[in-house]
Amino acid sequence: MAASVAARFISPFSRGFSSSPSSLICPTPLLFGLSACGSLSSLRVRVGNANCSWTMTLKRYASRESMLRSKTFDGVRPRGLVEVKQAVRTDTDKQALLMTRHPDSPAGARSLRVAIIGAPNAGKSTLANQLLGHKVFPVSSKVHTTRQNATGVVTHGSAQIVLLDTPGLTSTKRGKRHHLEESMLGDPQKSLHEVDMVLVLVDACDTWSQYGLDFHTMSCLKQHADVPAILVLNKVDAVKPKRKLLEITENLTGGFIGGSNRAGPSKRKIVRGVDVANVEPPLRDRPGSIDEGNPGLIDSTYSCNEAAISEDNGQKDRVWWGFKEVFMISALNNEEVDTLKAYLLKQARPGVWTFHSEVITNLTPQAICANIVRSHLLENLPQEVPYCITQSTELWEEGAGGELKIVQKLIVSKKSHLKLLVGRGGKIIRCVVERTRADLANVFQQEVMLKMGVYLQQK
Ligand SMILES: Nc1nc2c(ncn2[C@@H]2O[C@H](COP(=O)(O)OP(=O)(O)OP(=O)(O)O)[C@@H](O)[C@H]2O)c(=O)[nH]1
Repeated sequence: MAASVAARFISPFSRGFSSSPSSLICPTPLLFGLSACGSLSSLRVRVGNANCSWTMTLKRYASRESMLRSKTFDGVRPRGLVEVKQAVRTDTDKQALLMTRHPDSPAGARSLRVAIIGAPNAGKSTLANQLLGHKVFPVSSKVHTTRQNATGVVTHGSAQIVLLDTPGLTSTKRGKRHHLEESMLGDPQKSLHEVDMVLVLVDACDTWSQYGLDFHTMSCLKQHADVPAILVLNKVDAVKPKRKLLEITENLTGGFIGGSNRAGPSKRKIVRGVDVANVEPPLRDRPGSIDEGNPGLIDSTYSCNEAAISEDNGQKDRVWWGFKEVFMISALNNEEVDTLKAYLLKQARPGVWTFHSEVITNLTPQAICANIVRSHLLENLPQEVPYCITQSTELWEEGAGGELKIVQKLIVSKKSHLKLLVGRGGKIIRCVVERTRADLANVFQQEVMLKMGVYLQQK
C-alpha cells in the first residue's frame, strides 16, 4: 500500500525535495506545519495547497542499501527519502468536493465492494480501520459503537476496494434497549444489496459464537446467498489453545469451505451432539449452486438440514455451508490483516473505480470527530450513560497557525448522568477530551485544540 501511495504521490512534489530531510525545500505547496515525531531519525511534515494536503514521513536511513531494503518501499525504487501517507481531510467542503471528483481509474482498473457484517463487538470497525490504515471508524469495548453504514476506500495500484463498515447485527428488542436508531437495524441488510463480497466477522473468543452463527447473520446470509461470503475469525490472539480455532471453524462452516469438505475424518467435531463433518449438505445448499445464482433455493431447502444442525433456543440452523474462504486474524494486533487485504485486492474484478484515489472515507471530518468522541464516551462511562448523550459540533475552524479548533457540545438528560460524565473534579471529561484530541491529531495529522461543553437538557 505504502509503495503505491508513494509512487503515486511523490511525483508532483519530488522535484523540490532533496534527499535529506534536514534540507527540505518545498515548491508550490505551502508548508502548514512541521513536527518532529519520536526520534530524530524521522520527521513528519504536512504539505499542501488550496486543493490538497499530504502528510509525509521523512525517514533517515543508515545507508542507501538499508533504505532500499526497507519493507515500506515494497520493492519500488523510491525517489529520495520520501514516504507519503495520505492525510484524512479536515475541511468539509474539500471533502465533499473530493467525493464528487471523477474517479481516476487507470487502464486495467479493478474494483471490489465488500461489506463487513457480524454481531456487535466482533471487531468490524477495528478491522475496517486496519484495512484502511486510518482510524476513521469508531471502536470501543461496548456494543453498538457503530451507528450507521460508513464507507472506507483502499486504493492499491490498479485495484480499489470499497469497504462498508456496518452496525452490529441485532434485534428490534435490543435496539430499543440501547436507544438505537432504525438505521442501525436496517443498515447491515442494506449493505448487502450493494456489494460483491461479504466478510462475516466472528468473535472467536465469544462463547456463543463458537458454536455457530447467530440468527441475524444467518438470516443475512440466507437472504443474500448470491453474494460470496468469507468467514473471518477475529480476536484469535485471545483464543487458547489455538487448535480450538479449527473446532470453531468447523462449527461455523460444517467443514465445508469453498465447496469442499476440508475437515477430513480426523478432524470431525461434534456440535451439540451432531457430527457436522459427517453430514453432507443437500445438493442445492452447496456453494456451487449459490454461484449459479439461485439464491431463492437456499431458503426453501434449508430446512433439509434441520435434523443435522444444532438447535439452540429455537434457532434451527447456525451453520453456513457456503463460505468461500476462512481467515483467522487479530484485527487489534494487525495479525494476518495484510493477508486478508492481499486476498481482497486479488479478488477485485475488472471495472472502473467508484471513487477518486484520494478518497479514504465518505465520512465528513465532523462525523469522524463525533465517532471518536463517542467511542471515548463509551469507553469511559458506565452502562447506558454513553448511549443517552447527544453530541453536536459547535465550532470547527482552522486556526492561523494551522491548528484545528474544535468545540463539541454534549447534552445529557439526567443530573446523575451529568455527574458521571464530568467525574470527580472533572476527571472523566478531561480524560475523554485528552484521548479524543490525541486520536484526532493522529487521524488528521494536524495539531488539534479541542474543547467540550457539557449541558443538562432543560425539561
Ligand atoms: N483481543 C482482541 N480484541 C479485539 C480485536 N479486534 C477488536 N477487538 C476489540 O473488540 C472491541 C470491539 O471492537 P469494534 O471494532 O468496536 O467492534 P464492532 O464489531 O465494530 O462493534 P459494534 O460497533 O458494536 O458493531 C474493542 O474493544 C476492540 O479493541 C482483536 O483482534 N483481538
